[in-house]
Amino acid sequence: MPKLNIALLQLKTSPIKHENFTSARRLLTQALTKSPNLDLVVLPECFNSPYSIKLFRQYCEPIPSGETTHFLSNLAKEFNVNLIGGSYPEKTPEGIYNTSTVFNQQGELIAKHRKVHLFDVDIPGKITFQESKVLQPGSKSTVFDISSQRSKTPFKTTVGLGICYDLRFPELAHKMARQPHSSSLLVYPGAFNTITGPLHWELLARARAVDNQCFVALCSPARDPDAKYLAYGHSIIVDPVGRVIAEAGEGEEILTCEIELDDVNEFRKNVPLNEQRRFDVYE
Ligand SMILES: NC(=O)CCC(=O)C(=O)O
Repeated sequence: MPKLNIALLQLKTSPIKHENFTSARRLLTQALTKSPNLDLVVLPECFNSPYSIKLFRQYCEPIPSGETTHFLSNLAKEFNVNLIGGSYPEKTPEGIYNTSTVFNQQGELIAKHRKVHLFDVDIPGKITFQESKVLQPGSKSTVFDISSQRSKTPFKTTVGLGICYDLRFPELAHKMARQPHSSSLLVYPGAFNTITGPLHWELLARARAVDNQCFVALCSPARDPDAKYLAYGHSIIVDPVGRVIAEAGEGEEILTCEIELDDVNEFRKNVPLNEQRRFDVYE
């Protein structure tokens, strides 16, 4: 039975970029001590800086030549793990993107996702955030294959990748999880907040899992009570039936879990939604 061992590193971000690198390394070391067979490690959205519209310009870097991409590539290689490097602001000639990079066990950059849906909301008296003031939206869905030689049960599987607000859009998840990609796991580095987090974080993770009959993993930064943007925390992993199988609290934490990849095929076979869809009616 192929099993994927995943760790979500719910780290507390600092305004000092190098302190975030140190935290990522420290948490990854601890995660591997706790779970030596780790196949896939995930960092949160905006892991190398505070999540703030005012700061994206200050922290942005080119990918792959910037220091954060170098750091992540070396980390994946040194620890011999597949690594989803949360996200960080990417500097390009046409503007700044909120971008996630993915590295294999050799430290090679194997995928890159630019946040497609920008977090532009205005809930009066509660939260106003306008990513589009500074960021450009990505225009592609992202899936990639990972395999692991570390695992006791070697596997190859397809993973879909979104960033935070992307989670609210079922169409993107459908594209990644249905044929021809058929991802068995959807991963979203994400920084929901203390207003929308309690309302929708778990609900959306479970909804995307049930809709697509796959695992869903959301990795948040830890909550820093002194920060302007209060991250919700509660990194979470949901199975293809929609059950929460692991959930963190609010503080810095490592969430590990063993995912039975065959559960995806089994549930898709038992409840064959993919064969029963009526696109002739929906279109
Ligand atoms: N960083 C984000 O995209 C936040 C999304 C969020 O909080 C939401 O409610 O959606």
